[in-house]
Amino acid sequence: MDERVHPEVRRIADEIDTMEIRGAATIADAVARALRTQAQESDATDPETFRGELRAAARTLYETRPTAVSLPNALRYVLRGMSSTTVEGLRQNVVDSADEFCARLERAQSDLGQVGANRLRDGDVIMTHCHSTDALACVEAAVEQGKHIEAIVKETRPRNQGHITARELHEMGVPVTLIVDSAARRYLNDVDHVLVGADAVAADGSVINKIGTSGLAVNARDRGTPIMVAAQTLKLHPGTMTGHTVDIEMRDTEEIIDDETLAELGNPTVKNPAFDVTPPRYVDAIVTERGQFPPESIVILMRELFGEGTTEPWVEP
Ligand SMILES: O=P(O)(O)OC[C@H]1O[C@H](OP(=O)(O)O)[C@H](O)[C@@H]1O
Repeated sequence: MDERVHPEVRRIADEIDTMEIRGAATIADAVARALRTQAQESDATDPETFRGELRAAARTLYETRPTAVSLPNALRYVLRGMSSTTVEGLRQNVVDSADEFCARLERAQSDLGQVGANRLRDGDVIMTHCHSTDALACVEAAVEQGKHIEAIVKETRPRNQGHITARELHEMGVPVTLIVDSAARRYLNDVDHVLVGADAVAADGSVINKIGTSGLAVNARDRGTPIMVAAQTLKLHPGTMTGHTVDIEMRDTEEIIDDETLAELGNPTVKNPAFDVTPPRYVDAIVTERGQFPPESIVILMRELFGEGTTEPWVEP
């Protein structure tokens, strides 16, 4: 444990690790605020010590969950603003960047919601997987435009994030039908759009999202149901432009089965990948705050936003 990391930052890292804080955009918001706290509470007396503390805090946050690229993108955004030569100046740099980041995040989600809502027609039925604030922003904007939307919500084993989606849609006044994951194909005939979020989008237009998304997309394509991915540009993975792949998080088997039941079954191997990769040919549109894109052209937006590459501000120079 790095003693330089503020206890509040450690608490946030723990909560991301255990998924009390979850969802790609919410994680990004939490890590930006954590860096702000680290900066505000620092008693470093020289700029190098201050920079070292912020790097250590960023590394602690970075090491929690590997797939949602919004996390490193948030850390980069906040830390790249550290240009001052004094501790007070650096502190202000971090506070300003974190505030700017959180405000942009909120704005991006509501702009994205307007774009996504334009794809939804009055009377449409959507099918959702997991819980995505970006995806729900599209539904909320459509409802605000006066459209009647209904939803078929997959429960999303093993953590049942579909329950959160069901509750939030209900609060928006959207009638919800909750189904087990394996019933999705059965109900695709009743659906006008599959609407999901993303944890990362790769340069080739592949969408990395909650495990089960790729099977849903293949089934939807088979039925001719359009698949819409709501992903603000914070979900674009810059490393994939230079050949890196996205690391798929493997979570604890206890999320699926307890030790006693496992023993009764003869201790089979259990695998619990949190995410899968949906190839671009199964995705109709990626909806961002900069408009909607066919997955194959998302790389053009990535080049514009990230240029030639990115830095890793949590690594010691
Ligand atoms: O950023 P927003 O759209 O809220 O969420 C994006 C994605 O984050 C979630 O992952 P987890 O539940 O944290 O593993 C889901 O996969 C969801 O689609």
